[in-house]
Amino acid sequence: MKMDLAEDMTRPSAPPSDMPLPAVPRDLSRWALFLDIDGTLLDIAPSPDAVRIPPDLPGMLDTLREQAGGALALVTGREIRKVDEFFAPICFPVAGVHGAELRMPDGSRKGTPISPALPGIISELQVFVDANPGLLLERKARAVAVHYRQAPELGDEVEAHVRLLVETQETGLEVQPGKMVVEIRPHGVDKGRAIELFMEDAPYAGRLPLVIGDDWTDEAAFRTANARGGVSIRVGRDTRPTEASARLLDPTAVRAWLASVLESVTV
Ligand SMILES: O=P(O)(O)OC[C@H]1O[C@H](O[C@H]2O[C@H](CO)[C@@H](O)[C@H](O)[C@H]2O)[C@H](O)[C@@H](O)[C@@H]1O
Repeated sequence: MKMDLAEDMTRPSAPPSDMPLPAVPRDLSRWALFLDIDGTLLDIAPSPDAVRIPPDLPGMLDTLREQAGGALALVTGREIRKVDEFFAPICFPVAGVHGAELRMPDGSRKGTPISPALPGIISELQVFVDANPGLLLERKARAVAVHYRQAPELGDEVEAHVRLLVETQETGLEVQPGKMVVEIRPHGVDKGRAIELFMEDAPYAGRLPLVIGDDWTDEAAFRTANARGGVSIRVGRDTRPTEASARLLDPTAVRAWLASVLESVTV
C-alpha cells in the first residue's frame, strides 16, 4: 500500500543541511513506528551501561504506541532484557540484537539459534580485551560486542581481530561494525528483515513504516521503509552516505520531533 505522504503530513520549516527534516504525520492510524535506541532515542554515552533514560521518554513512547493503535516497536542492537530494564515497567514490542530476537505485541517471542561457535569466540575475545586497556566486552546471549570508545586508536585492530575470529571458520555469525564498536551477530538477520516480520501482522500490517535510526545497522531498516513507500529518518550530523530520506540532527531532536508528532495527533 503506497500513499501520498503529502496527504498526511505537515512539514516543519527550517530544513537542515543536506537532507530535509521529516514531515510530521497527522494521522498515526496510517503509520507503523520503528525506533532505534542508542544514538536515536538515547544520547550516546561513554559505555553501554552509562546511558541515561530521560524520565519522560518511556511514557511518551507508550502514548505514541497507544495513539498509533499499538503499531510501534523498538528495533535495536540491544538485548530485549536490556530494553526492558531501560523502559521498565513498560514492555514494548522489540526486535533485539539487530533482529536476532523478537518480541511481538502479544508477548510471543522468536529468536535465531545460538551459534555453537559463540562461547569459544567470546573466550578468545575476553583474552584480547584483557590485554588491551580501554576495550570493553559486552556479552549477549546470541551475540557479543567489543567496544573501543575509550581506546579509539584500537578500532582497526579490533575489527581485524574480530573478522579473523568470525570469517576464517564456519560460525553462522557475521561482523557488524557500529559506533566505536565491532559486534558479532547471527548470520542472516538484520533490522530490515525484523521490520518485515512485524509488518506481516496486526497492528502493523497495512500501514506505512516510519523508521528512525542513526547507525550502519539501521540502513537495512531504511531500505525496508523506502521499499514499502514509508519514511526513513537518519539521525546524525555527519554526511556519510545513507539510504534515509530525511534527517534529524541528534537524539534531542528525535525526542522533540516525536513530541511534536504527539501534539499534532492529539490536538
Ligand atoms: O541499534 P542500537 O539501539 O543503536 O544499538 C546499537 C548498539 O548500541 C550500544 O552501543 C552504542 O551505545 C553505547 C551507549 O551510548 C556507546 O557507549 C557505544 O560506543 C555505542 O556503540 C550497545 O552497547 C550495543 O549493544 C548495541 O548493539
